[in-house]
Amino acid sequence: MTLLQTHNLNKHFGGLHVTADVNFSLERGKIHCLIGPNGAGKSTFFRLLLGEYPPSSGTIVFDEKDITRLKPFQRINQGISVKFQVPGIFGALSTRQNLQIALQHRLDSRDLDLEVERLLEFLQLTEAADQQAGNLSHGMKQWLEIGMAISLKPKLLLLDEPTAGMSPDETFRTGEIVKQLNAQGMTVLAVEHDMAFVRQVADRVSVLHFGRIFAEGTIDEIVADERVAAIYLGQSHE
Ligand SMILES: Nc1ncnc2c1ncn2[C@@H]1O[C@H](COP(=O)(O)OP(=O)(O)OP(=O)(O)O)[C@@H](O)[C@H]1O
Repeated sequence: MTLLQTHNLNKHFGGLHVTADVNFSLERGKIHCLIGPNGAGKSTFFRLLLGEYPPSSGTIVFDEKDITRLKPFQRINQGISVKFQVPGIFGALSTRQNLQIALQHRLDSRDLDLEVERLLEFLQLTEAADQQAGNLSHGMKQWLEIGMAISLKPKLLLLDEPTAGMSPDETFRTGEIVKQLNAQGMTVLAVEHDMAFVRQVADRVSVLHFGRIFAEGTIDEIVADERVAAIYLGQSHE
């Protein structure tokens, strides 16, 4: 069943056609990765989904509702959450306090304490619970940010290059976190350049090129597609 669908979605910036007739479909319960060369329009597509940009034309349907005209906070209320590349954590507060702030919108004190401890363990951050978040390693900051993004129990988690700047070990650990969230029922859409991560997690992959969906399939189908290889020529991705 489809959770998110765009119909002929377009975004122009002056004469520049950055999102071009995108008909994208995301199945409920799946992990879907969006890849494409630099400047392909991946970030713009994300911003359209989040309501940060109004589309020039076309519609976005989420969970059977037309959300095209909803504001970002209204989309969050519908069950969409996002983790951006630049962490939005509070660096002066501890890891635990960051999670408390994120969770206090949904839970009251006893449930909140239990959920904070559960999340710390899930993210393997228990030992860093009382450390200042600003002093955490790059990977730990990203995992804390994922913890904050899932605090509202979204139906759809959007991840913008979740492994950027990570070591291979951190990347693998991030993939495991994403797979565990998915096993708990969360649908995930990730923009990602790291093909090891894409191979580790993705049920389905879409390739954007010049704002259009250029190819779609499993990771094996995408890697075997000579047209996809051609648009990446000169860039090392696997
Ligand atoms: N607000 C804007 N105004 C004008 N042009 C924009 C704007 N945002 C993006 N663009 C242009 O749209 C194109 C696609 O940009 P976008 O950031 O969506 O690509 P991307 O696939 O996310 O790239 P990257 O992988 O490098 O992050 C680029 O040519 C960019 O310069």
